[in-house]
Amino acid sequence: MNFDLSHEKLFTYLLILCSIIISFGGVVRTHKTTYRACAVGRLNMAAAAAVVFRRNLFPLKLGQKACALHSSCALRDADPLPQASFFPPNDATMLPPGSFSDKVAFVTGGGTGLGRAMTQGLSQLGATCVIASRKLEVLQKTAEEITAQTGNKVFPVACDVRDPAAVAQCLDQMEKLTGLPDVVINNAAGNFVSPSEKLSPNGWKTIVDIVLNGTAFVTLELGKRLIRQDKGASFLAITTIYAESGSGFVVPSASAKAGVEALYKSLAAEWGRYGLRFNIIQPGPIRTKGAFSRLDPTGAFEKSMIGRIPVGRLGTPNEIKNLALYMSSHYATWMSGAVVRLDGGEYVSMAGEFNDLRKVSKQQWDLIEAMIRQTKGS
Ligand SMILES: CCCCC/C=C\C/C=C\C/C=C\C=C\C(=O)SCCNC(=O)CCNC(=O)[C@H](O)C(C)(C)COP(=O)(O)OP(=O)(O)OC[C@H]1O[C@@H](n2cnc3c(N)ncnc32)[C@H](O)[C@@H]1OP(=O)(O)O
Ligand SMILES: NC(=O)C1=CN([C@@H]2O[C@H](COP(=O)(O)OP(=O)(O)OC[C@H]3O[C@@H](n4cnc5c(N)ncnc54)[C@H](OP(=O)(O)O)[C@@H]3O)[C@@H](O)[C@H]2O)C=CC1
Repeated sequence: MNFDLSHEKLFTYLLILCSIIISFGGVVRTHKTTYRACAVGRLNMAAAAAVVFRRNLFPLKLGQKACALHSSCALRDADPLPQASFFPPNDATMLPPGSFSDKVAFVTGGGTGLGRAMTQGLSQLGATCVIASRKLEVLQKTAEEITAQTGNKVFPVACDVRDPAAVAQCLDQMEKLTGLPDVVINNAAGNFVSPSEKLSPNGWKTIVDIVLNGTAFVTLELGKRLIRQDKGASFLAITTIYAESGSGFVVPSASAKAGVEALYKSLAAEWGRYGLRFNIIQPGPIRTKGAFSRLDPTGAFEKSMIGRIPVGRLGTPNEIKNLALYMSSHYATWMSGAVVRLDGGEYVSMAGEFNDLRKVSKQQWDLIEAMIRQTKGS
Protein backbone atom coordinates (compact mmCIF):
# COMPACT_ATOMS: atom_id res chain seq x y z
CA MET A 1 0.00 0.00 0.00
CA ASN A 2 1.24 3.47 -0.81
CA PHE A 3 0.81 5.94 2.06
CA ASP A 4 1.51 9.26 0.38
CA LEU A 5 1.66 11.38 3.51
CA SER A 6 3.64 14.60 3.13
CA HIS A 7 4.74 16.50 6.22
CA GLU A 8 2.03 19.03 5.45
CA LYS A 9 -0.68 16.37 5.38
CA LEU A 10 0.61 14.73 8.52
CA PHE A 11 0.55 18.12 10.23
CA THR A 12 -3.02 18.71 9.08
CA TYR A 13 -4.16 15.32 10.39
CA LEU A 14 -2.39 16.04 13.67
CA LEU A 15 -4.22 19.34 13.94
CA ILE A 16 -7.56 17.71 13.19
CA LEU A 17 -6.84 15.23 15.99
CA CYS A 18 -5.99 18.19 18.23
CA SER A 19 -9.21 19.93 17.25
CA ILE A 20 -11.20 16.86 18.31
CA ILE A 21 -9.43 16.92 21.68
CA ILE A 22 -10.14 20.65 21.94
CA SER A 23 -13.78 20.01 21.21
CA PHE A 24 -13.95 17.98 24.40
CA GLY A 25 -12.87 21.01 26.35
CA GLY A 26 -9.11 20.55 26.51
CA VAL A 27 -6.15 22.80 25.92
CA VAL A 28 -3.58 21.66 23.40
CA ARG A 29 0.01 22.74 22.86
CA THR A 30 1.35 22.52 19.34
CA HIS A 31 4.50 24.24 18.13
CA LYS A 32 4.76 26.27 21.36
CA THR A 33 1.31 27.76 20.64
CA THR A 34 -1.48 27.28 23.10
CA TYR A 35 -4.92 27.00 21.55
CA ARG A 36 -7.77 27.21 23.95
CA ALA A 37 -11.11 26.38 22.43
CA CYS A 38 -13.16 29.57 22.63
CA ALA A 39 -16.47 27.89 22.09
CA VAL A 40 -18.47 25.71 24.34
CA GLY A 41 -20.72 22.78 23.59
CA ARG A 42 -21.37 22.03 19.96
CA LEU A 43 -19.55 25.10 18.64
CA ASN A 44 -16.27 23.73 20.01
CA MET A 45 -15.75 21.37 17.12
CA ALA A 46 -16.58 23.99 14.50
CA ALA A 47 -14.29 26.53 16.11
CA ALA A 48 -11.40 24.14 16.32
CA ALA A 49 -11.92 22.96 12.75
CA ALA A 50 -11.89 26.61 11.66
CA VAL A 51 -8.55 27.06 13.40
CA VAL A 52 -7.16 24.11 11.48
CA PHE A 53 -8.55 25.50 8.22
CA ARG A 54 -7.15 28.92 8.87
CA ARG A 55 -3.77 27.68 10.03
CA ASN A 56 -3.32 25.71 6.84
CA LEU A 57 -4.08 28.74 4.68
CA PHE A 58 -2.35 31.46 6.66
CA PRO A 59 -0.27 30.38 9.66
CA LEU A 60 -1.22 31.99 12.95
CA LYS A 61 1.43 33.97 14.73
CA LEU A 62 2.85 32.22 17.77
CA GLY A 63 0.86 33.08 20.83
CA GLN A 64 -2.15 34.36 18.88
CA LYS A 65 -5.35 32.97 20.31
CA ALA A 66 -7.68 31.09 18.04
CA CYS A 67 -11.08 32.60 18.34
CA ALA A 68 -13.02 31.62 15.27
CA LEU A 69 -16.75 31.20 14.93
CA HIS A 70 -17.93 32.28 18.32
CA SER A 71 -19.80 35.42 19.10
CA SER A 72 -18.30 35.77 22.58
CA CYS A 73 -14.81 36.03 21.11
CA ALA A 74 -13.34 39.31 19.93
CA LEU A 75 -12.93 39.44 16.15
CA ARG A 76 -9.40 38.71 15.01
CA ASP A 77 -7.35 41.69 14.12
CA ALA A 78 -4.85 41.03 11.32
CA ASP A 79 -1.91 43.41 11.35
CA PRO A 80 -1.90 46.42 9.05
CA LEU A 81 0.94 46.72 6.54
CA PRO A 82 3.89 49.06 7.33
CA GLN A 83 2.64 51.79 4.98
CA ALA A 84 -0.51 52.11 7.09
CA SER A 85 1.50 54.33 9.44
CA PHE A 86 1.36 57.00 6.68
CA PHE A 87 -2.41 56.75 6.64
CA PRO A 88 -3.74 56.69 10.20
CA PRO A 89 -7.51 56.90 10.39
CA ASN A 90 -8.78 60.18 11.76
CA ASP A 91 -11.89 59.30 13.70
CA ALA A 92 -12.78 62.83 14.79
CA THR A 93 -16.09 64.11 13.45
CA MET A 94 -15.22 66.36 10.54
CA LEU A 95 -18.08 68.81 10.08
CA PRO A 96 -18.61 71.79 12.40
CA PRO A 97 -20.78 71.34 15.49
CA GLY A 98 -24.44 72.02 14.81
CA SER A 99 -24.22 70.99 11.15
CA PHE A 100 -27.42 68.96 11.58
CA SER A 101 -29.22 71.12 14.17
CA ASP A 102 -32.98 71.07 13.60
CA LYS A 103 -32.58 68.18 11.15
CA VAL A 104 -34.15 64.75 11.37
CA ALA A 105 -32.22 61.71 10.16
CA PHE A 106 -33.54 58.23 9.40
CA VAL A 107 -30.97 55.41 9.33
CA THR A 108 -31.84 51.80 8.52
CA GLY A 109 -29.65 49.28 10.29
CA GLY A 110 -28.66 52.12 12.63
CA GLY A 111 -28.23 49.87 15.66
CA THR A 112 -24.94 48.22 14.65
CA GLY A 113 -21.71 48.64 12.70
CA LEU A 114 -21.53 51.42 10.12
CA GLY A 115 -25.16 52.46 10.68
CA ARG A 116 -24.47 53.00 14.35
CA ALA A 117 -21.36 55.10 13.58
CA MET A 118 -23.29 57.28 11.12
CA THR A 119 -26.14 57.73 13.61
CA GLN A 120 -23.67 58.68 16.32
CA GLY A 121 -22.12 61.32 14.03
CA LEU A 122 -25.46 62.77 12.97
CA SER A 123 -26.60 62.94 16.58
CA GLN A 124 -23.33 64.52 17.70
CA LEU A 125 -23.84 67.26 15.11
CA GLY A 126 -27.34 68.03 16.34
CA ALA A 127 -29.71 65.74 14.42
CA THR A 128 -32.70 64.01 15.94
CA CYS A 129 -32.34 60.43 14.71
CA VAL A 130 -34.68 57.55 14.02
CA ILE A 131 -33.01 54.15 13.66
CA ALA A 132 -34.84 51.15 12.22
CA SER A 133 -34.11 47.44 11.94
CA ARG A 134 -35.53 44.09 13.07
CA LYS A 135 -34.02 43.81 16.55
CA LEU A 136 -35.68 46.34 18.83
CA GLU A 137 -33.47 45.55 21.85
CA VAL A 138 -30.32 46.25 19.84
CA LEU A 139 -31.79 49.52 18.58
CA GLN A 140 -32.89 50.54 22.07
CA LYS A 141 -29.43 49.96 23.52
CA THR A 142 -27.74 51.93 20.75
CA ALA A 143 -30.30 54.74 21.02
CA GLU A 144 -29.78 55.04 24.78
CA GLU A 145 -26.01 55.02 24.47
CA ILE A 146 -25.92 57.66 21.75
CA THR A 147 -28.46 59.92 23.43
CA ALA A 148 -26.46 59.70 26.67
CA GLN A 149 -23.35 60.76 24.73
CA THR A 150 -24.78 63.56 22.61
CA GLY A 151 -27.85 64.76 24.49
CA ASN A 152 -29.91 64.47 21.31
CA LYS A 153 -32.86 62.14 20.89
CA VAL A 154 -32.46 58.84 19.02
CA PHE A 155 -35.72 56.94 18.49
CA PRO A 156 -35.61 53.17 17.90
CA VAL A 157 -38.29 51.71 15.62
CA ALA A 158 -38.58 47.99 14.84
CA CYS A 159 -38.97 47.35 11.13
CA ASP A 160 -38.20 44.56 8.70
CA VAL A 161 -37.47 46.42 5.48
CA ARG A 162 -38.47 43.36 3.43
CA ASP A 163 -42.10 43.99 4.33
CA PRO A 164 -43.61 47.06 2.62
CA ALA A 165 -46.48 47.21 5.17
CA ALA A 166 -43.96 47.21 8.04
CA VAL A 167 -42.01 49.96 6.29
CA ALA A 168 -45.16 52.08 5.95
CA GLN A 169 -45.98 51.53 9.65
CA CYS A 170 -42.44 52.45 10.66
CA LEU A 171 -42.64 55.67 8.67
CA ASP A 172 -46.03 56.46 10.21
CA GLN A 173 -44.40 56.08 13.61
CA MET A 174 -41.52 58.32 12.58
CA GLU A 175 -43.87 61.00 11.27
CA LYS A 176 -45.55 61.06 14.69
CA LEU A 177 -42.26 61.18 16.58
CA THR A 178 -40.21 63.57 14.49
CA GLY A 179 -41.95 64.43 11.24
CA LEU A 180 -40.44 63.44 7.90
CA PRO A 181 -36.62 63.29 7.69
CA ASP A 182 -34.14 65.66 6.08
CA VAL A 183 -31.53 62.89 5.86
CA VAL A 184 -32.17 59.27 4.90
CA ILE A 185 -29.45 56.62 5.02
CA ASN A 186 -30.29 53.25 3.52
CA ASN A 187 -27.70 51.12 5.24
CA ALA A 188 -29.51 47.89 6.25
CA ALA A 189 -28.21 44.82 4.45
CA GLY A 190 -27.89 41.07 4.57
CA ASN A 191 -25.07 38.99 3.14
CA PHE A 192 -23.18 35.71 3.43
CA VAL A 193 -20.46 34.02 1.40
CA SER A 194 -21.59 30.92 -0.41
CA PRO A 195 -20.69 29.09 -3.61
CA SER A 196 -23.54 29.99 -5.93
CA GLU A 197 -24.28 26.32 -6.64
CA LYS A 198 -25.25 26.00 -2.95
CA LEU A 199 -27.72 28.90 -2.99
CA SER A 200 -31.38 28.02 -2.50
CA PRO A 201 -34.09 30.20 -4.04
CA ASN A 202 -34.87 31.48 -0.54
CA GLY A 203 -31.18 32.24 0.11
CA TRP A 204 -31.14 34.39 -3.02
CA LYS A 205 -34.49 35.98 -2.20
CA THR A 206 -33.54 36.80 1.38
CA ILE A 207 -30.55 38.91 0.36
CA VAL A 208 -32.25 40.57 -2.59
CA ASP A 209 -35.30 41.33 -0.43
CA ILE A 210 -33.27 43.02 2.31
CA VAL A 211 -30.84 44.88 0.09
CA LEU A 212 -32.69 45.83 -3.09
CA ASN A 213 -36.38 45.54 -2.22
CA GLY A 214 -35.84 46.88 1.31
CA THR A 215 -34.01 49.93 -0.01
CA ALA A 216 -36.66 50.44 -2.68
CA PHE A 217 -39.57 50.14 -0.23
CA VAL A 218 -38.02 52.65 2.18
CA THR A 219 -36.93 55.05 -0.55
CA LEU A 220 -40.14 55.01 -2.59
CA GLU A 221 -42.45 55.29 0.42
CA LEU A 222 -40.43 58.12 1.96
CA GLY A 223 -40.00 59.82 -1.39
CA LYS A 224 -43.78 59.86 -2.00
CA ARG A 225 -44.43 61.28 1.47
CA LEU A 226 -41.73 63.95 1.06
CA ILE A 227 -43.06 64.92 -2.35
CA ARG A 228 -46.60 65.22 -0.94
CA GLN A 229 -45.34 67.55 1.79
CA ASP A 230 -43.06 69.45 -0.64
CA LYS A 231 -40.09 68.77 1.64
CA GLY A 232 -36.53 68.33 0.34
CA ALA A 233 -34.17 65.61 1.62
CA SER A 234 -30.86 63.87 1.06
CA PHE A 235 -30.87 60.11 0.42
CA LEU A 236 -27.70 58.06 0.80
CA ALA A 237 -27.29 54.35 0.03
CA ILE A 238 -24.42 52.25 1.35
CA THR A 239 -23.43 49.72 -1.32
CA THR A 240 -20.02 48.08 -1.82
CA ILE A 241 -17.10 48.17 -4.24
CA TYR A 242 -18.19 44.93 -5.89
CA ALA A 243 -21.54 46.47 -6.84
CA GLU A 244 -19.56 47.75 -9.81
CA SER A 245 -17.40 44.73 -10.67
CA GLY A 246 -19.69 41.93 -9.51
CA SER A 247 -18.16 39.23 -7.32
CA GLY A 248 -18.29 35.49 -7.06
CA PHE A 249 -19.39 33.92 -3.77
CA VAL A 250 -21.62 36.90 -2.83
CA VAL A 251 -23.71 36.87 -5.99
CA PRO A 252 -27.08 37.85 -4.46
CA SER A 253 -25.45 40.75 -2.63
CA ALA A 254 -23.53 41.89 -5.72
CA SER A 255 -26.69 41.76 -7.84
CA ALA A 256 -28.83 43.55 -5.24
CA LYS A 257 -26.25 46.27 -4.52
CA ALA A 258 -25.90 46.91 -8.26
CA GLY A 259 -29.69 47.29 -8.34
CA VAL A 260 -29.55 49.79 -5.47
CA GLU A 261 -27.01 51.85 -7.40
CA ALA A 262 -29.25 51.84 -10.48
CA LEU A 263 -32.22 52.85 -8.31
CA TYR A 264 -30.34 55.75 -6.73
CA LYS A 265 -28.83 57.05 -9.97
CA SER A 266 -32.24 56.86 -11.64
CA LEU A 267 -34.04 58.71 -8.85
CA ALA A 268 -31.30 61.34 -8.75
CA ALA A 269 -32.26 62.16 -12.31
CA GLU A 270 -36.02 61.93 -11.80
CA TRP A 271 -36.66 63.44 -8.36
CA GLY A 272 -34.21 66.34 -8.25
CA ARG A 273 -37.17 68.49 -9.26
CA TYR A 274 -38.79 67.67 -5.91
CA GLY A 275 -35.77 68.74 -3.86
CA LEU A 276 -34.46 65.21 -3.36
CA ARG A 277 -30.78 64.25 -3.75
CA PHE A 278 -29.54 60.65 -4.08
CA ASN A 279 -25.95 59.55 -3.52
CA ILE A 280 -24.03 56.35 -2.92
CA ILE A 281 -21.02 55.32 -0.83
CA GLN A 282 -19.15 52.15 -1.78
CA PRO A 283 -17.12 51.12 1.29
CA GLY A 284 -14.21 48.71 1.12
CA PRO A 285 -13.67 46.25 3.98
CA ILE A 286 -14.35 47.54 7.47
CA ARG A 287 -14.27 45.21 10.44
CA THR A 288 -17.80 44.92 11.80
CA LYS A 289 -19.22 41.86 13.49
CA GLY A 290 -22.15 41.75 11.02
CA ALA A 291 -19.92 41.69 7.96
CA PHE A 292 -16.91 39.68 9.08
CA SER A 293 -18.90 36.94 10.82
CA ARG A 294 -20.68 36.24 7.55
CA LEU A 295 -17.98 36.98 4.99
CA ASP A 296 -14.82 35.71 6.68
CA PRO A 297 -16.01 33.62 9.63
CA THR A 298 -12.72 31.72 9.98
CA GLY A 299 -10.55 34.81 9.67
CA ALA A 300 -8.56 33.05 6.95
CA PHE A 301 -8.84 35.85 4.43
CA GLU A 302 -8.30 39.00 6.44
CA LYS A 303 -4.53 39.10 6.01
CA SER A 304 -4.65 38.63 2.24
CA MET A 305 -7.42 41.23 2.03
CA ILE A 306 -5.27 43.78 3.83
CA GLY A 307 -2.40 42.78 1.54
CA ARG A 308 -4.25 44.02 -1.52
CA ILE A 309 -5.25 47.38 -0.02
CA PRO A 310 -2.64 49.97 -1.08
CA VAL A 311 -3.17 51.98 2.10
CA GLY A 312 -2.34 48.80 4.01
CA ARG A 313 -5.21 48.66 6.45
CA LEU A 314 -8.95 48.15 6.77
CA GLY A 315 -11.23 51.17 6.93
CA THR A 316 -12.95 52.31 10.11
CA PRO A 317 -16.66 52.96 10.70
CA ASN A 318 -15.81 56.57 11.51
CA GLU A 319 -14.21 57.10 8.10
CA ILE A 320 -17.51 56.08 6.49
CA LYS A 321 -19.33 58.25 9.03
CA ASN A 322 -17.43 61.39 8.02
CA LEU A 323 -18.04 60.88 4.31
CA ALA A 324 -21.70 60.07 4.92
CA LEU A 325 -22.11 63.19 7.06
CA TYR A 326 -20.60 65.39 4.38
CA MET A 327 -22.70 63.85 1.58
CA SER A 328 -25.88 64.23 3.67
CA SER A 329 -25.14 67.79 4.78
CA HIS A 330 -25.89 71.27 3.47
CA TYR A 331 -22.22 71.43 2.34
CA ALA A 332 -23.04 68.92 -0.38
CA THR A 333 -26.19 70.36 -1.91
CA TRP A 334 -24.65 70.23 -5.40
CA MET A 335 -23.92 66.53 -5.07
CA SER A 336 -26.51 64.18 -6.55
CA GLY A 337 -26.19 60.91 -8.45
CA ALA A 338 -22.64 60.54 -7.15
CA VAL A 339 -20.97 57.22 -6.36
CA VAL A 340 -18.06 57.63 -3.98
CA ARG A 341 -15.71 54.74 -3.34
CA LEU A 342 -13.93 54.74 0.05
CA ASP A 343 -11.72 51.65 0.15
CA GLY A 344 -8.04 52.49 0.69
CA GLY A 345 -7.48 51.82 -3.02
CA GLU A 346 -8.59 48.18 -2.91
CA TYR A 347 -10.76 48.34 -6.02
CA VAL A 348 -8.09 49.67 -8.38
CA SER A 349 -5.53 47.45 -6.75
CA MET A 350 -7.55 44.35 -7.63
CA ALA A 351 -8.36 45.61 -11.12
CA GLY A 352 -4.92 46.45 -12.53
CA GLU A 353 -3.41 43.72 -14.70
CA PHE A 354 0.15 44.36 -13.58
CA ASN A 355 -0.41 45.26 -9.94
CA ASP A 356 1.00 41.94 -8.73
CA LEU A 357 4.41 43.24 -9.81
CA ARG A 358 4.46 44.97 -6.40
CA LYS A 359 5.90 41.67 -5.22
CA VAL A 360 9.00 42.00 -7.44
CA SER A 361 12.13 42.92 -5.44
CA LYS A 362 14.71 45.58 -6.43
CA GLN A 363 17.20 42.89 -7.52
CA GLN A 364 14.54 41.09 -9.54
CA TRP A 365 13.69 44.39 -11.24
CA ASP A 366 17.36 44.83 -12.22
CA LEU A 367 17.26 41.38 -13.78
CA ILE A 368 13.95 41.99 -15.53
CA GLU A 369 15.15 45.33 -16.88
CA ALA A 370 18.36 43.76 -18.18
CA MET A 371 16.40 41.02 -19.93
CA ILE A 372 14.05 43.52 -21.54
CA ARG A 373 16.91 45.73 -22.69
CA GLN A 374 18.65 42.72 -24.25
CA THR A 375 15.64 41.99 -26.41
CA LYS A 376 16.14 43.33 -29.91
CA GLY A 377 13.42 43.32 -32.52
CA SER A 378 10.08 41.58 -32.17
C1 LIG B 1 -11.72 36.88 -0.12
C2 LIG B 1 -12.38 36.91 1.24
C3 LIG B 1 -12.92 38.22 1.62
C4 LIG B 1 -13.27 38.28 3.07
C5 LIG B 1 -14.24 39.40 3.32
C6 LIG B 1 -14.23 39.89 4.66
C7 LIG B 1 -14.76 41.06 5.01
C8 LIG B 1 -15.68 41.95 4.30
C9 LIG B 1 -15.18 42.65 3.15
C10 LIG B 1 -15.99 43.37 2.39
C11 LIG B 1 -17.46 43.47 2.69
C12 LIG B 1 -18.22 43.95 1.54
C13 LIG B 1 -19.55 44.02 1.53
C14 LIG B 1 -20.38 43.73 2.64
C15 LIG B 1 -21.71 43.73 2.49
C16 LIG B 1 -22.60 43.44 3.58
O1 LIG B 1 -23.79 43.48 3.39
S1 LIG B 1 -21.98 43.10 5.13
C17 LIG B 1 -23.40 43.12 6.21
C18 LIG B 1 -23.72 41.77 6.63
N1 LIG B 1 -24.73 41.85 7.67
C19 LIG B 1 -25.75 41.02 7.73
O2 LIG B 1 -25.89 40.13 6.91
C20 LIG B 1 -26.71 41.24 8.85
C21 LIG B 1 -28.07 40.61 8.63
N2 LIG B 1 -27.98 39.21 8.26
C22 LIG B 1 -28.85 38.24 8.68
O3 LIG B 1 -29.78 38.49 9.42
C23 LIG B 1 -28.68 36.83 8.15
O4 LIG B 1 -27.32 36.58 7.93
C24 LIG B 1 -29.46 36.61 6.81
C25 LIG B 1 -29.01 37.54 5.70
C26 LIG B 1 -29.26 35.14 6.37
C27 LIG B 1 -30.96 36.85 7.01
O5 LIG B 1 -31.44 36.21 8.15
P1 LIG B 1 -32.90 35.46 8.13
O6 LIG B 1 -33.92 36.29 7.52
O7 LIG B 1 -33.11 34.95 9.52
O8 LIG B 1 -32.63 34.29 7.11
P2 LIG B 1 -32.48 32.70 7.34
O9 LIG B 1 -31.42 32.38 8.31
O10 LIG B 1 -33.84 32.14 7.57
O11 LIG B 1 -31.96 32.27 5.88
C28 LIG B 1 -32.70 32.59 4.72
C29 LIG B 1 -32.23 31.67 3.60
O12 LIG B 1 -30.83 31.90 3.35
C30 LIG B 1 -30.12 30.67 3.50
N3 LIG B 1 -28.80 30.91 4.06
C31 LIG B 1 -28.53 31.55 5.21
N4 LIG B 1 -27.21 31.54 5.43
C32 LIG B 1 -26.62 30.86 4.42
C33 LIG B 1 -25.26 30.50 4.11
N5 LIG B 1 -24.26 30.85 4.88
N6 LIG B 1 -25.04 29.78 2.98
C34 LIG B 1 -26.06 29.42 2.16
N7 LIG B 1 -27.39 29.75 2.42
C35 LIG B 1 -27.65 30.44 3.54
C36 LIG B 1 -30.98 29.86 4.45
O13 LIG B 1 -30.68 28.49 4.37
C37 LIG B 1 -32.38 30.22 3.98
O14 LIG B 1 -32.70 29.52 2.80
P3 LIG B 1 -33.62 28.18 2.86
O15 LIG B 1 -34.94 28.59 3.44
O16 LIG B 1 -32.90 27.21 3.74
O17 LIG B 1 -33.71 27.72 1.45
N1 LIG C 1 -18.40 46.19 6.88
C1 LIG C 1 -17.97 46.16 5.63
O1 LIG C 1 -16.84 45.75 5.35
C2 LIG C 1 -18.85 46.64 4.53
C3 LIG C 1 -20.17 46.94 4.72
N2 LIG C 1 -20.91 47.39 3.66
C4 LIG C 1 -22.29 47.81 3.85
O2 LIG C 1 -22.39 48.62 4.99
C5 LIG C 1 -23.68 48.50 5.54
C6 LIG C 1 -23.57 48.19 7.01
O3 LIG C 1 -22.93 46.94 7.19
P1 LIG C 1 -22.19 46.57 8.56
O4 LIG C 1 -22.36 47.65 9.52
O5 LIG C 1 -20.84 46.11 8.21
O6 LIG C 1 -23.00 45.27 9.00
P2 LIG C 1 -24.18 45.04 10.06
O7 LIG C 1 -24.55 43.61 9.93
O8 LIG C 1 -23.76 45.56 11.38
O9 LIG C 1 -25.34 45.96 9.52
C7 LIG C 1 -26.46 45.52 8.85
C8 LIG C 1 -27.68 46.10 9.52
O10 LIG C 1 -28.83 45.81 8.72
C9 LIG C 1 -29.90 45.49 9.59
N3 LIG C 1 -30.82 44.61 8.88
C10 LIG C 1 -30.55 43.40 8.35
N4 LIG C 1 -31.65 42.86 7.82
C11 LIG C 1 -32.64 43.76 8.00
C12 LIG C 1 -34.01 43.78 7.67
N5 LIG C 1 -34.60 42.77 7.03
N6 LIG C 1 -34.74 44.88 7.99
C13 LIG C 1 -34.17 45.92 8.65
N7 LIG C 1 -32.87 45.96 8.99
C14 LIG C 1 -32.11 44.88 8.67
C15 LIG C 1 -29.27 44.81 10.77
O11 LIG C 1 -30.04 44.97 11.98
P3 LIG C 1 -31.07 43.85 12.52
O12 LIG C 1 -30.32 42.58 12.60
O13 LIG C 1 -31.53 44.42 13.83
O14 LIG C 1 -32.19 43.81 11.52
C16 LIG C 1 -27.94 45.56 10.91
O15 LIG C 1 -28.06 46.62 11.82
C17 LIG C 1 -24.40 47.43 4.74
O16 LIG C 1 -25.16 48.05 3.73
C18 LIG C 1 -23.27 46.68 4.10
O17 LIG C 1 -23.67 46.07 2.90
C19 LIG C 1 -20.38 47.56 2.41
C20 LIG C 1 -19.10 47.26 2.18
C21 LIG C 1 -18.20 46.81 3.22
